[in-house]
Amino acid sequence: MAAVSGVLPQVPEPRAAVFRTFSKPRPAHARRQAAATKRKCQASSEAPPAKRRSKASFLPAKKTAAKETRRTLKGKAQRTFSPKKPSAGARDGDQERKPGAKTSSLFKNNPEIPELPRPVVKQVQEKVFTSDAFQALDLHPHLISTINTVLKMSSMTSVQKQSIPVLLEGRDALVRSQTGSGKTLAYCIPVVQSLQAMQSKIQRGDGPYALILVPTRELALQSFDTVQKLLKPFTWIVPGVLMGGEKRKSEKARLRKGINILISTPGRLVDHIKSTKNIHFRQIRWLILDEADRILDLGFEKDLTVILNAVNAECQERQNVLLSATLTEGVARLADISLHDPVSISVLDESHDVSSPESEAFLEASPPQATDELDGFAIPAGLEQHVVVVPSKLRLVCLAAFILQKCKFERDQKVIVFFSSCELVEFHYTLFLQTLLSGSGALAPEHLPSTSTPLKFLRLHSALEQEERTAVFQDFTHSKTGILFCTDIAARGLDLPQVTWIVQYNAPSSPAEYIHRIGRTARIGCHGSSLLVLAPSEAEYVNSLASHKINVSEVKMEDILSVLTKDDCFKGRRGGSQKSRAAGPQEIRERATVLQTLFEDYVHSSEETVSGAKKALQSFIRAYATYPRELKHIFHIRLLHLGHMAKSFGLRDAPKNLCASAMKKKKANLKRPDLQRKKTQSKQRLAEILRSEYASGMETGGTKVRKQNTRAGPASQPAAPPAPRAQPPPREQIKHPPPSRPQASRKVC
Ligand SMILES: Nc1ncnc2c1ncn2[C@@H]1O[C@H](COP(=O)(O)OP(=O)(O)OP(=O)(O)O)[C@@H](O)[C@H]1O
Repeated sequence: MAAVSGVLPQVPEPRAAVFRTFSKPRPAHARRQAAATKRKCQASSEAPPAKRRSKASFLPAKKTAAKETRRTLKGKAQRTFSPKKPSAGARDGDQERKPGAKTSSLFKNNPEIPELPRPVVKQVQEKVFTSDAFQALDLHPHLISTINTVLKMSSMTSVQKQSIPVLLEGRDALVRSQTGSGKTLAYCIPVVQSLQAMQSKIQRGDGPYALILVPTRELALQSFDTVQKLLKPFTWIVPGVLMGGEKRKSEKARLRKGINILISTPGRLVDHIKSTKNIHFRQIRWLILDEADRILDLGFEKDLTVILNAVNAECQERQNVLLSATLTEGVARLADISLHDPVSISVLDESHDVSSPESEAFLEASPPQATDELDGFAIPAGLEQHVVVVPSKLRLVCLAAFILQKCKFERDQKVIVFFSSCELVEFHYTLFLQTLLSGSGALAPEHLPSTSTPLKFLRLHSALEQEERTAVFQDFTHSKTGILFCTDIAARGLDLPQVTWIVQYNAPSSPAEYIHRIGRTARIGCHGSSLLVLAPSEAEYVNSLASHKINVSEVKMEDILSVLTKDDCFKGRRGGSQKSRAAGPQEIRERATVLQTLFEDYVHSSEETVSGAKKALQSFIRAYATYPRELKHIFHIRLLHLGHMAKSFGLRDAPKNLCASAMKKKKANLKRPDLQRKKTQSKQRLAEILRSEYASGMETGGTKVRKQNTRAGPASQPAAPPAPRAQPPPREQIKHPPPSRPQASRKVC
């Protein structure tokens, strides 16, 4: 199980003080800038002569492009890292140039956009709803009426139909079903039903009976909200959430009063275990790990070890439930060693039994028994996935054009854009706010896009104050429209209603993360779309996705950029508009250049903004260096063209020494065996804890383990864990089902 944490290298989200990096330009400055931009709008076109205007001219001439591709993609790619020889007035220290500087060509010297592979992919899909009502379950009538009237739900989803009876029987379970299929209620309903039915009525002061661990604070709040609603008729059971951000003192006070269903992020719970005297786990009946694979991925192993130690020390008999939309090898192994005679619930299994021919048409032929990541993950049926290949220089304008198209020229669009770090979120958020948003003060209103629908930008990442995080989460949840820039903290579990588009501006580092990110749309049978932005050198990623049964269809960058012709704010020097003449590739190029100029002018408007852009670029490079080994042939920093990347941060030149410092840092880490050792040790500790959870006190079983499992270490050292990636000991050696639990045969595991 510990191996999972190695699969997804973490992009650190340092709490850099990036938020103050961009200050609003003063009005006088803004006026000067506006005037400069006006000049540029009239004079910055890099249009080739009219004769050369053709569709093909939209992209660079093939010869140049091929040369460039060779230079950046082949062996000598390393050279692309060295910053460009500074031209006069364009040295590193000279980055802050006056607005009005000419924007270098966006459309020349780009690598050729390769033909995208078109692998034949048969996606895995699940049936979301069943026709069975909650009344069919043996639940307290008040619980059923709460589900019907408060939650306004009548029929069960497939995962609920399969999981609730199993959990009510008292079994451990590993639950996998697609994103947005109702897993939260699949565990919350049995927890509430079982606790309200306890013979000796639960007292608040008893402390936690159920412990629900989730990876992020927003998810903790969301799950708490669901539990709270379900508990309406059972007022004597008290739910509570611990999630950091709140004052520890007030959390302590709430713990002291008593919380019966405790929802927490691992880190905060560990905090309390270590520092709060009043926390105990004597009554624990349920341990739920929602987004179980993520809890391990995020480097929570250490925290989980502390939590399991604390819980095991006070209580051995409980139900354990692991849930995730992505059953990775790691989670399956965790299930193997931590669950007690578990039932493996996969909605896909049931889908195979569905007799309706139309639903069968969607189904994957092979059963989902294998548990490694090469298996396909289910994708919601209403989700359309797209990919666009964009040369690095054009990334920024392409993202802006996409956002304008969706949120300005279409109605009721809610878009989430994923980035790989806090700095990237903060940089793009501030940049777009200052340049695209009316009244931001960055430009005089006459030079801003005439918004037909007001743009609303929000951002969410781990370096924000909790108050702001919660406010943003609530705001986006209740908004009908808006653009949320975020890191992967929003990728898991969040149920944000009516999200129409997911944009992955930086490709995710694993297919599982891809699935969770796109899973923020098309939830519970709804429709939604996603767009993955790739560089030409990353086109191969489409095949990588296909090997996990993920199918993406291509959209052309030109089609995205063409929206700029709808907005006269981006008119080029000849001032054409869609009214006066048809928008051709040339006009699109001109307008894209005007937009890029707007960005560059803002970035170069002060030292502070230049430095913010450089930091963001550096953060991008750092994140890029952390793709896992199996994706390194696609995402390798050697394949990046620094000068072109700089452009996508509004920088006119490649800053010096950026890559060198990023590489140095990486090398330094590689040279530190103590870091590697620490990582291995924490993985081993977790394996040990999970095993001892069931091995301790089981004389016969325990002896059997020691005899049969030589890998587990000599009999005199029962606690010694195998190496993290080693196979877990055979289940019967570590399992000791309590007599009260039914011994029905396992479904799949
Ligand atoms: N039986 C049901 N009928 C109608 N809506 C439901 C039902 N069960 C859950 N939902 C709704 O479906 C949405 C998704 O549920 P939930 O967040 O539990 O999905 P999930 O499977 O946990 O997703 P993820 O894998 O992304 O965490 C929520 O808005 C929830 O209220």
